[in-house]
Amino acid sequence: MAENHILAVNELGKAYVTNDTRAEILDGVDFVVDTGEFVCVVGPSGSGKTTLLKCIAGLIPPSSGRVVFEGETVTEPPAKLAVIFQDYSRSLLPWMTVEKNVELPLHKAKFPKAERPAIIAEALANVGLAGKGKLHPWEMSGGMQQRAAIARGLAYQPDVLLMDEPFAAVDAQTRIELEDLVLEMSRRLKMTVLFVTHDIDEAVYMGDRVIVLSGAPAKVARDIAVDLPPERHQLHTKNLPRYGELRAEVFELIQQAKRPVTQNVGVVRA
Ligand SMILES: Nc1ncnc2c1ncn2[C@@H]1O[C@H](COP(=O)(O)OP(=O)(O)OP(=O)(O)O)[C@@H](O)[C@H]1O
Repeated sequence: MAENHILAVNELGKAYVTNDTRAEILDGVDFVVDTGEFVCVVGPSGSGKTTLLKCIAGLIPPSSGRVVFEGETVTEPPAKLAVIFQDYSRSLLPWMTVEKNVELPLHKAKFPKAERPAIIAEALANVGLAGKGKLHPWEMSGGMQQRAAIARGLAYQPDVLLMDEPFAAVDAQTRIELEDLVLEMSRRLKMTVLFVTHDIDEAVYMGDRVIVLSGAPAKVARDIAVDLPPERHQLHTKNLPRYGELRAEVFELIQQAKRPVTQNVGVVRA
């Protein structure tokens, strides 16, 4: 039952209406996330991943179905749910130091002032930015800025962290470091994470499960349990034969999702 899960997405539908044109983006998306799980969502570009995440975060209303977070139907952004977007350069305020940026949600959530410095220091230390709190975002590299955005998301101790292609804007080396940082933190802090990415390798490498979205309008094409050893390693894990099989399975599903609907129907009939 939905109440046993920290997050339940029930038959979620979303359509955008612009100039009398109705575009169905999501249609009956249905899955649950248990406490402590790391769940990745993948799908082709434009399949509705960000739309799904915005509905889950209470930033936009669904057209049908519902999202249940900690037993309550989501109608506005829940206090115990944090979102980290791809574009750190727009999510951090450039005129504020990093520690002031991290403090913002604490201020909003009315954390006592006396407790904030310790919480901010811990959040920055968690992402490898100890002692960097006095810098402004523009004095930091892209990877450091995204670490700061993650620290801000973590500082107010959300129960669920939603991440929308958080590493899409950083270079490949930084991306690998951030993947391992987020994995390590999610284990250590026992966080529940829903991680949206278009990168198949990233999804299989990081997830306990990978949810693959079908093409428009999107549904869950497959919900795959990633039966790899829980401790992930950029080289060892990716060299496992099972990793290759999972990767191929997700790749095939995404290729299928990219085909026009008529072609997909053809595939089903064949
Ligand atoms: N506010 C909006 N109004 C109208 N259409 C929108 C709006 N937001 C998104 N769309 C459309 O909905 C579809 C899905 O967009 P969305 O950003 O959710 O997909 P995505 O899978 O996250 O894409 P990408 O992988 O490229 O980031 C796209 O066709 C997009 O143009």
